[in-house]
Amino acid sequence: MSLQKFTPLIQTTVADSIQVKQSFFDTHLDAVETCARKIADTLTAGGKLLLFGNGGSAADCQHIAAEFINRFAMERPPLPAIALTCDTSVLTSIGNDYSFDDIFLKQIQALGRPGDLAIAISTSGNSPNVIRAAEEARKMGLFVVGFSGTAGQLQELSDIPFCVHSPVTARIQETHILLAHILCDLTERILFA
Ligand SMILES: O=C(CO)[C@@H](O)[C@H](O)[C@H](O)[C@H](O)COP(=O)(O)O
Ligand SMILES: [Zn+2]
Repeated sequence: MSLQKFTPLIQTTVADSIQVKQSFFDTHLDAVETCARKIADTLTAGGKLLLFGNGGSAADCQHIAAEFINRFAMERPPLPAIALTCDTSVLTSIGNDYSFDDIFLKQIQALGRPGDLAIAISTSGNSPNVIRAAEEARKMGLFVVGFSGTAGQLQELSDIPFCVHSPVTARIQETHILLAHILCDLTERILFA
């Protein structure tokens, strides 16, 4: 095997990513299945999923919403999920006229209904726009699932907190998207298998 300059770094990064994921799922097995059942119950009762987060987590919101609306691995009816990260007119008007901290809050107020399920994603657990929207979602009677890192306020605001223990943002995000894929898979199996 050839050894180039960055070979050790690549190997260490891959090993670290695997270790963070393994340790997260070892300690959250029950919570993952409980969350999938809650998502399935929400959708069966006519509720919808609302997702929000910044940067890479914004991309995750769109990715996850697409899995629910289109399909993950099974031929089945579309499921309602909205990423609050997509509409540039909404995001820029709220950011411009009010505050960037309100870009998700106002969308939760406009689109959220009691019985819906919010998925709030923040690796720091402290991004003000995510925290404000999660607080509002709880007040309005939505069920809040928080994808976070080790620290931050998001975990206290979440009905189900998923805290990934790593000091590296990228490793946390990699675990979040694996978690999301597993939740999509389980939801399809619960509802349609
Ligand atoms: O994807 C990455 C880093 O991997 C970045 O875009 C990252 O998501 C951004 O810096 C976010 O603004 C971080 O926000 P948060 O996860 O702490 O709420
Ligand atoms: Zn990233």
